[in-house]
Amino acid sequence: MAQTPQAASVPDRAAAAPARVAVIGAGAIGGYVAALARWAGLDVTLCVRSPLRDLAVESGGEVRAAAVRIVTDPARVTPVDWVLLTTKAQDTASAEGWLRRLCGPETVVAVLQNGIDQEERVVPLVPRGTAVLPTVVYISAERIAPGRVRHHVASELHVPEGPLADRFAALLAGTGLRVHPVPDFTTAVWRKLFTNLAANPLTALLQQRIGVFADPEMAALSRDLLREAAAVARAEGADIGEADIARTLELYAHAPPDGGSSMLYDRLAGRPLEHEYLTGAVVRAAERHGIETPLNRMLLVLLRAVDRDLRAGRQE
Ligand SMILES: NC(=O)C1=CN([C@@H]2O[C@H](COP(=O)(O)OP(=O)(O)OC[C@H]3O[C@@H](n4cnc5c(N)ncnc54)[C@H](OP(=O)(O)O)[C@@H]3O)[C@@H](O)[C@H]2O)C=CC1
Ligand SMILES: CC(C)(CO)C(=O)C(=O)O
Repeated sequence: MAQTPQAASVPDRAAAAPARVAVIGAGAIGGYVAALARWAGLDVTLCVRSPLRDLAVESGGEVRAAAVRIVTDPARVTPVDWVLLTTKAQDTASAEGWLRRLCGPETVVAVLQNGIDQEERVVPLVPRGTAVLPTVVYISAERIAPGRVRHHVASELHVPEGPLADRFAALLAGTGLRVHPVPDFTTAVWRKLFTNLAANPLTALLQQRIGVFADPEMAALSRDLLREAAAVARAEGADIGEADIARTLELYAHAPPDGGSSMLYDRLAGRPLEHEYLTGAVVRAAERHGIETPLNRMLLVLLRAVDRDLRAGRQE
């Protein structure tokens, strides 16, 4: 059947339509990623728990607003092409209402969270068959006020290689976020966890910024914590060794000293901590393999005590 010029133009318009992206969580990572995606011309909806007026990101001393659509009620959203889940790991289940409304047959859910088991956490919360892409986040960013994010350094996402990784890279091309497909995702996820295992607990417990790792004794303590965890990582199938420990210590030494960690920011703001998904994940895996992790176990006990206090404070 011959197409009218009008009908023929419909597919062209559809092809030109920007991808629809929903970002769940308007914190440091969600706010930063949503802003970059919007500035690159994507159709971005920010799905928030706490009401928000607007979004702006500070980077290199400059502040720029991002005109994203902000929604507080899952009933007001419909399926999108991509969902970027950026809540803390402990809040994943609370995002189920958003996930159920945002996922259609073509939707891909990228889980931008620290820790391990990103995919396993989300699969039970989305319609059966929904594609889920676990995503390792190399970004250092801080929520400095509601809807205000300070970007400290780095803009990289590591994902398991394959067709979903290629689609994700194509989606984010032009945003400034670099997507790296990796062949061995187990190693990638543990390598990233390594960057968190000393920095997050120690900055949060001490309430000090990354500059604290310039102290040789703090660096030595970090090395011991990471050596314990390396044995666990290897037992879990990750190809982790002394070179990864050295790389992590280098990262701490060269990070902007006024940067922090997502766990430090939570402690300073009186929010619950993500410790069960970082140090807790190592301690639980160690138990499964019969490996002793006394230093990580001690940190976990201390973090649990701080977290209890923070949760009690929020209920007062
Ligand atoms: N910050 C960083 O530099 C880095 C963080 N990461 C990881 O990225 C993930 C996100 O961290 P980060 O951005 O720092 O965390 P934030 O605490 O800054 O942001 C999390 C956001 O999720 C929101 N949220 C929680 N539950 C829901 C829900 N049910 N519906 C909608 N929104 C919800 C929170 O809302 P509310 O405003 O109400 O608290 C908050 O805005 C974590 O796993 C973290 O470890 C990884 C690399 C670096
Ligand atoms: C510390 C950092 C930026 C990675 O090194 C991080 O992942 C976090 O803040 O949770």
